[in-house]
This record gives sequence, structure tokens and C-alpha cells, in this order.
Amino acid sequence: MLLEAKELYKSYKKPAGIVRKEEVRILKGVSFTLLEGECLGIIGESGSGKSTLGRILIGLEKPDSGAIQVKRSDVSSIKNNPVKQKSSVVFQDYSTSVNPRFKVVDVLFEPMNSLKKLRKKDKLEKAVALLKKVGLSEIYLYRYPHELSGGQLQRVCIARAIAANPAFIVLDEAISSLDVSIQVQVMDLLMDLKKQLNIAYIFITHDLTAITYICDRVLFFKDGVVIEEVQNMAELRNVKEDYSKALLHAAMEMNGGENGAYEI
Ligand SMILES: Nc1ncnc2c1ncn2[C@@H]1O[C@H](COP(=O)(O)OP(=O)(O)OP(=O)(O)O)[C@@H](O)[C@H]1O
Repeated sequence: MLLEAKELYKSYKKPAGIVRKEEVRILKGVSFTLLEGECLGIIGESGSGKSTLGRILIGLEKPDSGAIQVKRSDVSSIKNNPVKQKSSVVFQDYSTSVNPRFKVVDVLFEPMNSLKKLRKKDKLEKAVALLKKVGLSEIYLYRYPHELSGGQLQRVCIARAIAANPAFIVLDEAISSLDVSIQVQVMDLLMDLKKQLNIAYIFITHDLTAITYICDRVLFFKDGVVIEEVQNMAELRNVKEDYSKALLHAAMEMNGGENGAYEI
């Protein structure tokens, strides 16, 4: 097992009046496992806490309680959260995920600079190799983000995410802003990289079609808890919980019935 999340709780303070704040519990005891090299889908309605969970898993935020074990060692309570060294993230909004003043080469150097010291020549070689891995030639190295298409820029974000050799990547609506044809290309790329590098993914999305295309397993997330797990994607239509059924149904309705693609 690569990662185990145990009983994660997280609250935020929300204004309740002019000075008063009240605590709102977002995660209410989330537990699940992630296996090496698998793609685990997390699907749930807006506001159910998926992105909050994603940020906790990559060490951007700390849970109030609960534990995260990576390769069976507890990382959630350790200072300088080592989960950061084992994970990366790709967000939905590729345009704000990169510094607009950075050329692609600088975007790719960022994670390398936080690793061991590499000579500039080696970093350049690595940057070219990373671009190649995501299907871009080295001519893009010296371009600015605004000189790339959305699909190309998201590929650069994926290259940056794999630069530090993570054991897993959180993909938070990572393909949602792309055109449908580009979404398929990027999912194919992700599956290819998963195979080549044995990385695991946590694929957070509203898009059930994408889940069926790329995921090995899926968790249905509701109101800060996992309410159902589908182990075998062929069984997706046989979900038991009313909430999961409603999500599936809504997605199918929106996309033209049983045979349509579905999106929540
Ligand atoms: N830093 C924060 N401070 C206060 N409240 C927050 C913070 N981050 C998230 N929230 C609140 O937590 C709840 C869950 O948000 P989150 O983004 O995790 O949900 P989500 O399931 O990813 O939603 P979506 O699918 O719309 O992105 C929301 O009500 C949100 O307003």
C-alpha cells in the first residue's frame, strides 16, 4: 500500500456576524487507501470537501486530527511534512498555476531547485526530457505561459508535477478546463506516464466519463465523508447508495441518457 488516510477531520472558521466566527466542519472522518501505481477517483458534489482533502494529502494543509501514512510511516504529524516530497499536484486552472513571468524552463526548474543541487546543464537536460515525456518539443522551453495553448500549458504543469519523482499526484479537476478532445489526449498522457513511472493518482473530478476512462477505483464523497467505494469500474452502474445513484443519474441525464457521456 502506498498511502493510507485514517479518520481525517478538518474544520474552517467562517464569519457568522460582524466579529463572530463559527467553525464549519468540512472533513468528517475520511479514511481510504491508495495503492502504488493506481488511479483512485474521488467524485462528489460541489462543496463536499474534495479539494480540501487533496490539499491535506499533498501537505499544503494539516488535518485537525487523523493520520496519513505513506509507505506505512506516519507523515501527517511530522514537521516539514515529508508528504510534500512524495507528492505533487496539478490543479484545474493551469493559467494561474504557473507564474506568468516565468518561461517554461523556469517553471520546470522550480521543483528541481528544491531537490538536491543540480548543475544548470543537468537541469536543462532534465527539463528537455520532461517536456519530451509530456509530448512537447524543446522549442517550448523558452516560451512564456501566454504563448502556449491550454492543453500545452497543462502538459507543462504535468511535467512540473513529475519532475520531483513523486510517488503520487493529486489531479484536482486537472482536465476540466480543457476542450473535450484535448481532455482525452491529456488523460492518455496521464495513463502513459502512470505506466512508465509507476505513479499513483488521486483524480478529483465532477466528470464521471473521465473517471471511467482513467480510474481503477472510485470513492463517492458526500459532505466530508466517503460514503461508497467502487472497486471495479465495470460495476459503476451498480452503486448502492442513493447519493451515488443520484450523481450517476444526474450525470447521465445531462449527457443524453444511458449511452451518453456523463458529467456531474
Ligand atoms: N481555506 C478555507 N477557509 C474557509 N473555508 C474553506 C476553505 N477552503 C474551503 N473552504 C470551504 O470548505 C467547503 C469545501 O470546499 P472544497 O473546495 O474542499 O469542496 P469541493 O468538493 O472541492 O468543491 P468543488 O467541487 O466545488 O471544487 C466549501 O464550503 C468551502 O467554502
